[in-house]
Amino acid sequence: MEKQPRLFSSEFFHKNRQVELVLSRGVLAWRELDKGGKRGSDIKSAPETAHGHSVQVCEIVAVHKTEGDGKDQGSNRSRKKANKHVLLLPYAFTAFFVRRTQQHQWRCSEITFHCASHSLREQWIQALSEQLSSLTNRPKSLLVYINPYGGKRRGKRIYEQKVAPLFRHAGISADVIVTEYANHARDHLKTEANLDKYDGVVCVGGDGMFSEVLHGLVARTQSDHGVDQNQPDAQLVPCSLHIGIIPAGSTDCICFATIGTNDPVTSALHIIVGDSQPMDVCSVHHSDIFLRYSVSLLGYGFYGDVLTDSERKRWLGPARYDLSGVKTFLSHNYYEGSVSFLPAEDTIGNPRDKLRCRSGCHVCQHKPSSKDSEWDMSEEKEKFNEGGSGGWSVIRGKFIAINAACMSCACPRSPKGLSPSAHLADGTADLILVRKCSRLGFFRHLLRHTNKGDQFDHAFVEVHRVRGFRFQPRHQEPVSLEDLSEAPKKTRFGTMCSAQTTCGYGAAHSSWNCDGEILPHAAIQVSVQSRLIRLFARGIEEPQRFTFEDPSSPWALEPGTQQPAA
Ligand SMILES: Nc1ncnc2c1ncn2[C@@H]1O[C@H](COP(=O)(O)OP(=O)(O)OP(=O)(O)O)[C@@H](O)[C@H]1O
Ligand SMILES: CCCCCCCCCCCCC/C=C/[C@@H](O)[C@H](CO)NC(=O)CCCCC
Ligand SMILES: [Ca+2]
Repeated sequence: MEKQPRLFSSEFFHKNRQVELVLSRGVLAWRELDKGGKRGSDIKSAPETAHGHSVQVCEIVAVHKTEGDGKDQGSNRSRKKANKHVLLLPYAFTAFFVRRTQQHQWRCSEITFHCASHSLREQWIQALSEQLSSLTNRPKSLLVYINPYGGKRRGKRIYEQKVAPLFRHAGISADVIVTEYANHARDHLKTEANLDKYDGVVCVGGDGMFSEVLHGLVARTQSDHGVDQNQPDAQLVPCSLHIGIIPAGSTDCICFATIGTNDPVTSALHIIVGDSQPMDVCSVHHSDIFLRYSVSLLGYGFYGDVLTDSERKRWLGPARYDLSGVKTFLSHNYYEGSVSFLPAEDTIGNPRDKLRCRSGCHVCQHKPSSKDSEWDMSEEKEKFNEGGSGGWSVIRGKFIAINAACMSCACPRSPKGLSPSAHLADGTADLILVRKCSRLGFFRHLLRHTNKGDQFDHAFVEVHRVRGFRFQPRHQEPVSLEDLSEAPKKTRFGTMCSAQTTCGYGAAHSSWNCDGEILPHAAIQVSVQSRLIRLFARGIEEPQRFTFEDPSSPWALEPGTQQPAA
């Protein structure tokens, strides 16, 4: 049977003012009392409740004993007053807790409470510590990989200065590995790491570093369970360890789309409180060979070409994407091929419904009917893997971009993302087809990724919510006689498409950008693996609203409250 949380109420001092402190129903709350012991004005630092301030115990980072002179600061006069209090109130404890600031950023705030009684202080520390240790989702031991070369090469400094002190504060132990070469983290996780020791794996770097940890952890989990990743229809086993991302990369799209910001302190706090966000992962195969996993962008054409070009400019750091973006935009290539996809039926969302995936998302929590939920073992999936067409739609054409997004792909470049209504954990991906169009049209489409416009509201763009898809580039397809008249022509400048009037030159084939890595094959088969991994995140939070008559207010519980003996 679950233990009822004890109700505590005591009087303490905070910054020379008398406060009433209450612990009940997983909430620590305090309010100022005036000189006669009545309720007075508020103290700033934690969210206001009806008549004071409160913090949920699950958002308390740590509770420590403090010297009587505590952290109180202020003018000379108030310091003198404080010193007087130290003599009278020599016992104090400090609670460190999560405070929300602007744009989804979290900070670690602290508040110190003083009292005259040693045993009262001990009882409070014990009560709070007990509640904190009952939070079993919190990690105690982490394996941390730092990419010293990601983004602006600040990964090591970010970890040492901003993250490690918070982990120490929260009593989390961390084994740190600074990577020495690309794929170091992936290979260590795959074969060497003793994962039984850890509650989670943390990567310090960008999307590429996250991808290493994802591949290492998923591969390890499958090999531990005897699952062959090369089988496109294999039922993959979800990873048991959570992954944390401390952003220190160039795009940080996975961190941004799961937390709402790419701020290292915010990410560290989400790890400390043990948040959990399941995430869909796309598995990508070519024939029966496993290529890679993707959680953010799978992009052929435009984003593949941006990446190919940007890899030659790595020395430029994050600016490489801007330069390659402009260059790729100007070359305005398009590619021919056929896309087959299995529409996700029986989902409660669609890519244009403007329902954003947010913390506690009801679209992600929706249980699909047996038809959809059994897709993983279904005949359709078998047909898909055998190249069949039951329930499948096929679109042939000339495309500037073919993009699949398992999640919104929101990032600082595009705060609403590539597919603003895509969901982190609904078992689907949004497939975006941008057909051949004018330069101006494509420019407008791109621009709408950065403003309030709807990037799908163009005649040349279509978007489908899918459970899987295949792509076959035209130059690898069997060509019919009619098609021959439209086949790309070779010129001394490269391959030239016959219909150039609006588009200029079209190369024969592009590459796939798979979460920032170039895939070696153009013909691929993609299947969405629902909720394969979990991150230390909670999805993007909506701004909090406080109601004055909140029934969960700790101040509404006064009758049952215990007074710990002083
Ligand atoms: N020690 C290392 N030396 C060289 N490369 C490394 C090392 N450690 C990791 N890598 C590789 O560096 C690549 C880029 O890393 P990371 O993702 O951290 O930064 P980024 O590319 O700047 O950011 P983003 O992926 O967000 O665009 C990754 O693909 C990773 O495999
Ligand atoms: C006229 C203004 C036009 C501005 C257009 C902005 C459109 C931005 C959409 C951003 C989509 C990012 C998707 C995320 C992809 C990551 O997995 C990958 C690895 O970090 N990043 C890139 O490939 C880097 C891709 C960079 C693309 C520019
Ligand atoms: Ca999804």
